[in-house]
Amino acid sequence: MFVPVLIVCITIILLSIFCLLRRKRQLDPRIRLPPGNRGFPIIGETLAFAKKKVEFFRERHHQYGHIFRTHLFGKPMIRIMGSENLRKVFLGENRIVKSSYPDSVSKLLGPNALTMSHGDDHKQRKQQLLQFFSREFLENHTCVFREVIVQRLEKWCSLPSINLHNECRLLLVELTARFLVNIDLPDATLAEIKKLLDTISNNLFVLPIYIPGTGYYKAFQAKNRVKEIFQETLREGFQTKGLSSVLESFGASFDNLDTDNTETLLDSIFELMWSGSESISTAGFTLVYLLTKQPKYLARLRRDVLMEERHEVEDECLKEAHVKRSYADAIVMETLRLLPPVGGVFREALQDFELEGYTIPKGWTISVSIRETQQNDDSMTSDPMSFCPERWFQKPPNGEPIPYFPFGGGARLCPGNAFAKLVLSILTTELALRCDIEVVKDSELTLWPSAKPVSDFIVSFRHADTTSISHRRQYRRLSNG
Ligand code: HEM
Repeated sequence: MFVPVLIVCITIILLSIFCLLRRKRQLDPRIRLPPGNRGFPIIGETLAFAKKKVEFFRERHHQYGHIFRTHLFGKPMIRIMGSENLRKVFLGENRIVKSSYPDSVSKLLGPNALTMSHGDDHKQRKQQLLQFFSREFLENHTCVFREVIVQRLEKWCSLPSINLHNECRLLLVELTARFLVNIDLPDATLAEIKKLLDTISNNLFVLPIYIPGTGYYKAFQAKNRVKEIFQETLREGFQTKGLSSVLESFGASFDNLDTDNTETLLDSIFELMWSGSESISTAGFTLVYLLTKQPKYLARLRRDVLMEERHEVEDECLKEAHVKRSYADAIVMETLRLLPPVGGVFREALQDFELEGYTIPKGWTISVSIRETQQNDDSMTSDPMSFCPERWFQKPPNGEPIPYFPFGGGARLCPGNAFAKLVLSILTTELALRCDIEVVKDSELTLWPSAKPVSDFIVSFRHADTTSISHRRQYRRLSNG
């Protein structure tokens, strides 16, 4: 009897001291916390967030401005938006902030993940990886990527209709796997990997309780199966093709493939496979989704490519702007701006620092909003919430660059960004050249945890009729002599 009472008393005393210290700190005139609400004890505003998701952030940014405080997932949190604030936080990695993810994510990715490494270890590993993600490597593989994309588009055209979200995920899982391990995976294996990655994505922000039946358990099982598939595939691949470049970049050799290093290696491949295919397949889906809503942009790109008018821009104001950007690039950028696949990232403050005059206290979680930053800005000529690739050829009215952070920034800048941009640009161009798309069954989008249709979004792909444009092009060539 005595011991439990003693434990309760000690807990109450410790909690009171903790609350007093925090209160004292909050009353410190040098500390100016951002506006916001702590919500209920312990759970904070987690219930309101679970109900409203993306809307929770939108509402509060509307109410409080660029910076507000809340309490989510058991931790005090500050949510920030605005280009200047994002730049300061991204460039302050290892100095004022460090990358920090909820327990379920960090445990799933494991200690071997690049995302979970810090300081010099992170720097060294990232440099090693970036050698593999080089421009030369990408250029050498462009034909393979195009071939995979064209084959899929042809397949989609041959079917009466497709579920766009599923098919885009399959295509981009295939491309990411090709990129990483340079091995042809059979359709059944790709479908299994896609399903496993879906399980992981659906169980990412959950309580980290490893008991059969929990989401966390399911995600871990799925991760282990993905690693198993890659282990088998790599072993077969070694025998036929030799070592893939990504494995070389991780320092793997034939000798150490079956040693303890294999685990580390497979963890790294899993991390790249998961973070890569998750974001890029979301981007691929939203890109095609947005184009189905505004077919005029696909038609404009088709004309652009077929007439070889890529850099000839009729609009007077566009002539002054950087017209070297292709229209396909503008479509990709506009997709990643309006619906960034990674809506936000997390950091932990390593010291007290200031943003817009508010104190960001040491130890607090910072939720960095990429989505709201890119969707709300008066530097844009047309409505920031509309899909308008043309904006990338226009001069922003206040001379400020359009807010654009889909790949993060600073030391944590996404290493897969060049690969992602290349693949999305090929997909956009081939789509314009080859296909007409018709929506068979429409659906709204949900943005949490990533952009996907609320119900099945079914479309029908048909071979595009490009004859009239081709005739115009031939005529133009003839008349130009
Ligand atoms: C459109 C596609 C993609 C988007 C929008 C995207 C977005 C991002 C963002 C915002 C970050 C920064 C995270 C942070 O600051 O905490 C990041 C990091 C990362 N991304 Fe991507 N990504 C994409 C594609 C890829 C691909 C294809 C790969 C690999 C094949 C990849 C691998 C990674 C890795 C390993 C990191 C962690 C980097 C580090 O901690 O230094 N991503 N990505």
